[in-house]
Amino acid sequence: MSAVTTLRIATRKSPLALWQAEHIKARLQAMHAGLTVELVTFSTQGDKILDTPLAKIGGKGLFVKELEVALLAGDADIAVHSMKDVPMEFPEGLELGVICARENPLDAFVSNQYKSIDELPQGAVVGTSSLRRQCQLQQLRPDLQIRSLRGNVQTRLSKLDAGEFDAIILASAGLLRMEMHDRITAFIPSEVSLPAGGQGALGIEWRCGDDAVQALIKPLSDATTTACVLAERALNRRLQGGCQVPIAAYAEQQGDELWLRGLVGSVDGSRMLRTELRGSVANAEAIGIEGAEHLLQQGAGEILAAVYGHEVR
Ligand SMILES: NCc1[nH]cc(CCC(=O)O)c1CC(=O)O
Repeated sequence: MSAVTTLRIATRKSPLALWQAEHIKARLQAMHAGLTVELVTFSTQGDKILDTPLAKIGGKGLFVKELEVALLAGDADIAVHSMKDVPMEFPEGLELGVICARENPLDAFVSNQYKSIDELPQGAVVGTSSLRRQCQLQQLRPDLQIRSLRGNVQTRLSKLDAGEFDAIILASAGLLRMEMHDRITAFIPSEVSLPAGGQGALGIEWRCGDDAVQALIKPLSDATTTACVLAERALNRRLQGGCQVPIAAYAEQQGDELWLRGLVGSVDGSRMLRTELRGSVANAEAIGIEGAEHLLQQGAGEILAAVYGHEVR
């Protein structure tokens, strides 16, 4: 194991992705005197295809594939990801090394005119391309018109400011990280919009067996966030879903217990299946799988088959 003097981080070029990579770079350099950290930037499919809802282009890992190719080729040493966008399966030779402490996991209501979802007038136009956000919003307010909203956070905000929408929904974490606290009109409680698995958490991917790199990164791991996100991802994995399908999964640690809530909804909000369970933090993944089984017993397979175009067994 040779000492690493320069570490290269593969990252997307969006301002949020760059902020996240810079954040990890700063933390690593503060921890390891003499370490140089460089960013290597890439455009991914998810950044290039902007005119189609993500559920339609489907493909797992739209935002990570090019980064993984670079890791495997040795053109970079680690990739920093929003855990929400990280697929369940990793290519041979790569693994998710650590999950870092979570930022605020809630969705944010952003509007220049209205203070909350409740204040939106009948038939107001709300921008989001997330089926998870759409189904929860439509269940609460069937009158709202949901319109597709893609692009990076800045692009989405400028579409709101241009008057294309009465309000938009974004992840609070992205706005908080980029110091746009003032754009958050209201945090949407988890009872109203249950977050996506992994929302608000950063994860770091690396080459299996690269011990020198792992030794540098391991101290960034956060035990509570790791347990919560493992439970959320286990639920998603059992349902074969990620952040591009109408599935939510959110876990909180309370003492030695994990409290996991999950839901699967039809896109129009007419059906909403929910589960809620508690268990030992040590059994995080088992809790997630059990939550998924509860949802399947209630008929989640049927709802998801309509979205995926194939059956979920
Ligand atoms: N799907 C894009 C994406 N991936 C991660 C975040 C936000 C940051 C996070 O969840 O860590 C966003 C933007 C959004 O949903 O508004």
